[in-house]
Amino acid sequence: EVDVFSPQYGIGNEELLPSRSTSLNISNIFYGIMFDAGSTGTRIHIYTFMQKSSAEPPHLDNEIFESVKPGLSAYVDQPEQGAETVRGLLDMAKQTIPSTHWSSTPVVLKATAGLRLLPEQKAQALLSEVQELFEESPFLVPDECVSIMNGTYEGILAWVTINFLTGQLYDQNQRTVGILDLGGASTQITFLPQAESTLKAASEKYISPFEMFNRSYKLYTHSYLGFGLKAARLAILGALGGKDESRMYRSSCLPPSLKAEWKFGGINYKYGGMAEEVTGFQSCYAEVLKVIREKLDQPAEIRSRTFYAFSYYYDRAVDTGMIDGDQGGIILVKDFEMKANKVCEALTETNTGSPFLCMDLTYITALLKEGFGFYDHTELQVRWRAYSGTTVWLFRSHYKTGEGIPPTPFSPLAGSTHKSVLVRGGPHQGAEGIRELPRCQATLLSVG
Ligand SMILES: Nc1ccn([C@@H]2O[C@H](COP(=O)(O)OP(=O)(O)O)[C@@H](O)[C@H]2O)c(=O)n1
Ligand SMILES: [Ca+2]
Repeated sequence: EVDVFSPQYGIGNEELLPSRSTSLNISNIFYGIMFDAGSTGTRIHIYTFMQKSSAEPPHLDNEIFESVKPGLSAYVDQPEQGAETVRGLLDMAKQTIPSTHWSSTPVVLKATAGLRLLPEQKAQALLSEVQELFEESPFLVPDECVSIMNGTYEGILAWVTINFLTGQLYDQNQRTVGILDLGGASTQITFLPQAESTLKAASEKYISPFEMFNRSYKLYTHSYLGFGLKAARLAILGALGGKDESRMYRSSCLPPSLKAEWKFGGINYKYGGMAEEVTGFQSCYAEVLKVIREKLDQPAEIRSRTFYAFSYYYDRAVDTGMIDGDQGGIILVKDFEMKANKVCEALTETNTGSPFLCMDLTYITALLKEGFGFYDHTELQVRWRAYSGTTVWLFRSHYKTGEGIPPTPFSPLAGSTHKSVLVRGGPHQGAEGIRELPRCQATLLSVG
């Protein structure tokens, strides 16, 4: 597997993040620590914000990123050990942030689908350990800031981020784009419906009304738990939820001679291929369809809208040379199918070193076509190395007005190519960032 987190996501990537200015009063600098506890890894983002004058909103000055694998959910029965992985990352924050600022630096951890899939008690045990660790640390731990983020919120945040990055949020003629995020354990589709019929046809659960920067939005966002790439592998193998570690799970999407083990969510799975005659794209696609068919919503409008696809869509497209890792590119749904076909048909001859590649590409193809209902010729923008480091900060009232920050609701990084944004809303502003935020005071959320 390609480790997407290194080295390009290394510490203090100066080029990506030109550090600005030096001769500033230290009181104009503040920090924030955010953990993204994903199903495949835990990541820390350490932010430095700078406010040049009280007349200006703060700017993001620097970001430090690091990650560890596996994710917290791998420590389902060893919550202390899980928290230890977080400690390692938190120590990095201590080395980076001056001790004078520790007690005013909020630390937040938001978990996604890996923890959503665990029995509630086990997920809570992991979060409690992390909460304890944070409380023992010198940093500020706002209430309810160590928690599982729900899938709806995850989808909204990704949408806000991408549309900020593509300039749509502050464009007069707003033409927002939809997003497709394929994580390890869940997948999200989010877009802003233009057709009234889309809103009418959709179940209310998937329509999220909110206000942001004095505009009202009604997003369609649907998160599918268990439909992330890694969870889908288990579903395809018929092993999802299976606890029998001695059983051998087989699939026509795997090399016939393969016999291997794979650990996910703390469980060890044995898996392997089938006879050569039944290996290949046709039979693999049929297998994959069983886990997808009639399981997903198909809003008709998506076929005429632009979507940005990232995370594993991006990773697999780069792995197979469909797009350039730096530039990204446009991929047609049928390109994924052609690539899947090619990789799966070669399963019996070559050992690609990546036994799941055929299954992954076939799953992506089926998810797009049969799951969401995209056309073969639908174009997807697969631009970013996911959008690591792209973070939306939603400040509630932590940095209160009256403490030198003016009521400017929105502060993109003027003149910077950096892909982050600080969104703040003071308590006196009726409509801060996004309504119905979890009651975590300085809500700082990465949507990666
Ligand atoms: N900062 C981040 C975080 C995750 N990712 C991508 O997210 C995918 C893994 O998803 P995940 O571990 O967050 O799983 P979920 O909990 O979102 O289902 C991989 O494709 C990573 O490359 C990223 O590109 N940048
Ligand atoms: Ca994720």
